[in-house]
Amino acid sequence: MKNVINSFIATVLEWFNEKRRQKLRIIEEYRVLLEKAEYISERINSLKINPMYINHDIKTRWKEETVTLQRELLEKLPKKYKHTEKELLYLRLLTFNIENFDNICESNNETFIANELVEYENFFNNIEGSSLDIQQRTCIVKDEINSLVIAGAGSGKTKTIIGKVKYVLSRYRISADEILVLSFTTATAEEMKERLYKETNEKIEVRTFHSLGKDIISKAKGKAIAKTNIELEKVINNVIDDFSLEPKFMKLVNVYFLEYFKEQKEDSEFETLADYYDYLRDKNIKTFKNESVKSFEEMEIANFLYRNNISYIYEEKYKYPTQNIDYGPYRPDFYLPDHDIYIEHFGIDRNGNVPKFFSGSKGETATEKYNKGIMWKRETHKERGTTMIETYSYEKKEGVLFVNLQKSLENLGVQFFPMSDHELFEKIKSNHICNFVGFKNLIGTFLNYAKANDISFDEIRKKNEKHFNTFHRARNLYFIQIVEPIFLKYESMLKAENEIDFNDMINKATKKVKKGEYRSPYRYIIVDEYQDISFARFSLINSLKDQTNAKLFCVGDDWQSIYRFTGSAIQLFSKLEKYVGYTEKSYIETTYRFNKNIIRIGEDFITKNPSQLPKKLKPKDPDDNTPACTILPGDTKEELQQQLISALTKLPVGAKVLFLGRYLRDYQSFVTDELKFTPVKNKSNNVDRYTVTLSLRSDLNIEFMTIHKSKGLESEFVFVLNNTNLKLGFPSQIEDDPVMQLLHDNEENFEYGEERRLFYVALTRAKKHIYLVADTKNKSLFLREIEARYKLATHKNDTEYKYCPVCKKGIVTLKIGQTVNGRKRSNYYSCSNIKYCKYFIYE
Ligand SMILES: Nc1ncnc2c1ncn2[C@@H]1O[C@H](COP(=O)(O)OP(=O)(O)OP(=O)(O)O)[C@@H](O)[C@H]1O
Repeated sequence: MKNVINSFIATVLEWFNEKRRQKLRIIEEYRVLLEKAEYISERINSLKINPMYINHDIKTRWKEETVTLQRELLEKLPKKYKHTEKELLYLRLLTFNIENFDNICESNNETFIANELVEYENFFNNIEGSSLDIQQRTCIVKDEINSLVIAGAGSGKTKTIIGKVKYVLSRYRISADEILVLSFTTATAEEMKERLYKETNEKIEVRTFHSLGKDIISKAKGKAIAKTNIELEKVINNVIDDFSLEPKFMKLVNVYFLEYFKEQKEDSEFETLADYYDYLRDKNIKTFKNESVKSFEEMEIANFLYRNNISYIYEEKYKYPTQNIDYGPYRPDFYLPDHDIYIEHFGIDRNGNVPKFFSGSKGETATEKYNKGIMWKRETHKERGTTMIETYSYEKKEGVLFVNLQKSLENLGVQFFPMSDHELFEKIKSNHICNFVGFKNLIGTFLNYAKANDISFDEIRKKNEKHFNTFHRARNLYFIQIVEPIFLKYESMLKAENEIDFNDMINKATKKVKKGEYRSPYRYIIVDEYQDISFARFSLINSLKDQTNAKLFCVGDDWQSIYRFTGSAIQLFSKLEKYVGYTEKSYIETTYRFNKNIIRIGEDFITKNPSQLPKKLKPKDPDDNTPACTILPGDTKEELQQQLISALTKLPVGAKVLFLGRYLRDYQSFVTDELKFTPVKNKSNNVDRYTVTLSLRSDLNIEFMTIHKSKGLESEFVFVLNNTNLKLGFPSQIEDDPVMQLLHDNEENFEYGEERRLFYVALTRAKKHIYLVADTKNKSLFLREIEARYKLATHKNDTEYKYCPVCKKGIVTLKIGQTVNGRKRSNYYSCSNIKYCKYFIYE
């Protein structure tokens, strides 16, 4: 019994002891949390004395730690716990810090920046012999994980990068081989490397993306890799020749050219008949026999007859006269002379309706008018005993146009002798109307772009399946089926030779980094000309960045992004944080190149496109008010040459001059006995610029190149030679083939956006003055815009260039009133579109 009692007492005591131990443990754990609260609060407090840059990662981590701690403190608060005064203070501080976290970090960073600017004042006073401005300094000292410096033209991007490298080397004791600087061309990389060495005495790793990629692959493989000499263009030619006897390939090419060669819009995409005619004129629809026809459907009918060896005459005059005061001679669409048959193609749907943009007249709707025409044609043929076969637009839409036409013709005894696929294929290749060379170029551009952006054929096909337009979906599919085997062949050739091309250098390197086959040494990755970044290049940077949590510092000017056609994706600039997380944006906006008048012209011009990021460029010297721009007008080639020469002769002694072309051929019409252009070959033995000599002024230092080539350069005087409204004018009116939309991630929806940026690059190469050479007979859209905005005198009476307020298409021109019976009539303005538009107003 006694034992039982003892054992009971022991158990109870043990229970009480355990309870006490538990309570002590809870108190102990809580005190640990309180100590943590003290540490965390002190960490924040200490920033007041010793501020550091709290980057986004630190900020997020600290905030999470603090919030979690507060939650744990609440959960683990022991019953009846009596806090000391000190503990209560830290608890209050914890709450305060959570509530004010963002503000605390922000003001800490502001203090940090201000301190750094003071401490490193002398340092920044001498970067390459001159002093950095406040915006340049500020963006350098922000030690964020991801930084984007949005820069203006001539704002010293290179100098800022040099300042950044020098600063991190000195401030954070980073060693030179932990910094990577990326530049877009070998020339700019070499220049940057030299300037960095001069400034820091360190051999900084400055590379182009390709050379970096090649190096990564070589290091990962443990041996040097070879860049291929196999040229994609040659492979395309060879493969097409090899496949020339493959029935499947020939058929694909034939159908592509016969039915999908030119992109066609749906009727519903046109507002007015004028838009439709503009479009047809622009597309310049021609048949295999080089006849200009009035619609795509007519073209297809003509080509159908042609490939079936049925001879036809397009719009031959009807053999009986039908002309009267209201109507001219009747010309049916097609006449088959061997069979005395006419074919009329009617643009109506199953209900007899015409497209909505057709216009009616004299109280009739367009459909009524059109159907009346059909009735007249039917009656005319009936009365004269001639045979007319009718075809309709709806048959084309229903896919039965040619089946029906063939049936109708065969019923009338017409025999078909179709060309073989091979014969047709050979005709397509040799017929200049088909522009087979252009087609092969398109294949090259497409494959190169796809590879440069690491886009697989699976992705391309998937994107095409989602295309809303049936015609384009089918057209794209034919194109994909033609180019994929060419691509596979090219890739297998590279594999067989164990070689890589330029695109592989980047794509394969990214894979090596991602797989961990290459270890990155870099803690800072600095990218120059970041506005030209493509997805493939970006993936390479990002994979390197992920390996070592490297800091990214990108400098660029979205107003100067001009490489979209090779795959640069501006969203990687404008929406960088979507891809890398929080990004600290800074601006450098003082331009050291030109004055406020050039700033104004450039800014007004570029910001017309609302998707360009806003920034406010400032001149170094606010009082410099020298005029920015002169237009050199001429009606003829000779006048333009004289204008150019006369402007050159007025330039100061030894002036540095840049002639810029939209295309390399733009200089050709300016070659005279006095003005000579001498080609200069680059390292790859191609001519990409010309030195220019003016016999009267041999002191002038003149060069000609394309604007693309002039990127990053500057000159005292800039002459833009091509300001003409032509297909190969400026803006260039050559449109991308719609198949390229399968590769572009997002379409730019501002017309001529890329051309506008190119023009901006041209304007901003000038340090002192811009000259725009203007063919007054055919002025470009950009020229007219600048001329109108700044009221720049162009030529004779041509200064007040104004679109017609009525039709919005023609130009209002001043007409001199005639003198009739000795009395002069008043001058008046009328619209140049006088055939359609009746706008008229007295002067
Ligand atoms: N803080 C500065 N003080 C004085 N001159 C400067 C400063 N920063 C840059 N510069 C000078 O301004 C000129 C333009 O700089 P730079 O060519 O690097 O501009 P950029 O930003 O690359 O221009 P762009 O993008 O138009 O090619 C250079 O001559 C450069 O030395």
